[in-house]
Amino acid sequence: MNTRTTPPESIRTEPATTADSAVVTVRDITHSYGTLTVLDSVSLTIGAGELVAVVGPNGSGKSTLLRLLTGAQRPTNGTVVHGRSGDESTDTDPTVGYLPQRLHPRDEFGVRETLDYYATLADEGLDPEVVVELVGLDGVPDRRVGALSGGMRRLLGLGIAIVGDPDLVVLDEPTSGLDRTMTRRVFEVCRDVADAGPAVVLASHDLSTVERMADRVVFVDGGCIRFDGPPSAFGGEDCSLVDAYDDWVETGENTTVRGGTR
Ligand SMILES: Nc1ncnc2c1ncn2[C@@H]1O[C@H](COP(=O)(O)OP(=O)(O)OP(=O)(O)O)[C@@H](O)[C@H]1O
Repeated sequence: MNTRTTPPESIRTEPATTADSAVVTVRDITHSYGTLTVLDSVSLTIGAGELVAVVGPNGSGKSTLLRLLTGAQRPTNGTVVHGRSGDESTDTDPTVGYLPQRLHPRDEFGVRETLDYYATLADEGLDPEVVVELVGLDGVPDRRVGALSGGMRRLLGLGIAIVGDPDLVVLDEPTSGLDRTMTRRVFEVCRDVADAGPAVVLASHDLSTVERMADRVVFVDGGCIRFDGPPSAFGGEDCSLVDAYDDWVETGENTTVRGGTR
């Protein structure tokens, strides 16, 4: 966790997510690795149909937060509840699609074959043929995974995360290693997925694309959520997300926005 000499400033706009639309609710979680506290009293609710970008410096805890959202990793303290009411008693088996930063599908399988395999793991999933096209790998459906470029592997990872038609899609830096066209493509796919109902949460360092495509930005720094709201509110009217972010990370405070709830 970063150490700061000034108290952390945080800004939250009114959450659009209601308990009824909640897909996942994070309540006051703290997470430590040994003596290192990475997240400290973090709360968050994510609703159906939202495209949420988690941003923050390297090592700020984005991947940790994402793993906690999937339910695969348990927080040291606090709760993560899946389901529409955010009620622990209704925390049924969530359907979550997850793309970790490093994914290792079998090299000897083909692209389409890999998606076929992951589709069989879900009760009801999307047609792998459609997913191949959706992620832009329809030109290479039979290419062996071992022969894919780094960018193509990320697209396949995106396909694996969505082929089970989950309620919550969690993607850890899905655009790293992709060129601008493919980056846009990935965000467009995420937009389409979210518009169809599921919540999509992704970590990204591509702030300009986040600004254009995301409904909501969650800025994690110093163990806390420092900002949670629409991208347009991050820098205010006259400042881009990129500039406001750089300023905030450098100075430890948001000097461009003076609204919201602190
Ligand atoms: N399994 C682990 N055991 C010990 N420390 C860990 C573990 N996973 C993460 N950390 C530490 O927790 C901190 C946050 O890591 P995390 O990967 O969540 O950050 P991040 O914001 O996703 O970083 P990046 O942008 O570089 O991917 C780092 O200091 C990291 O070294």
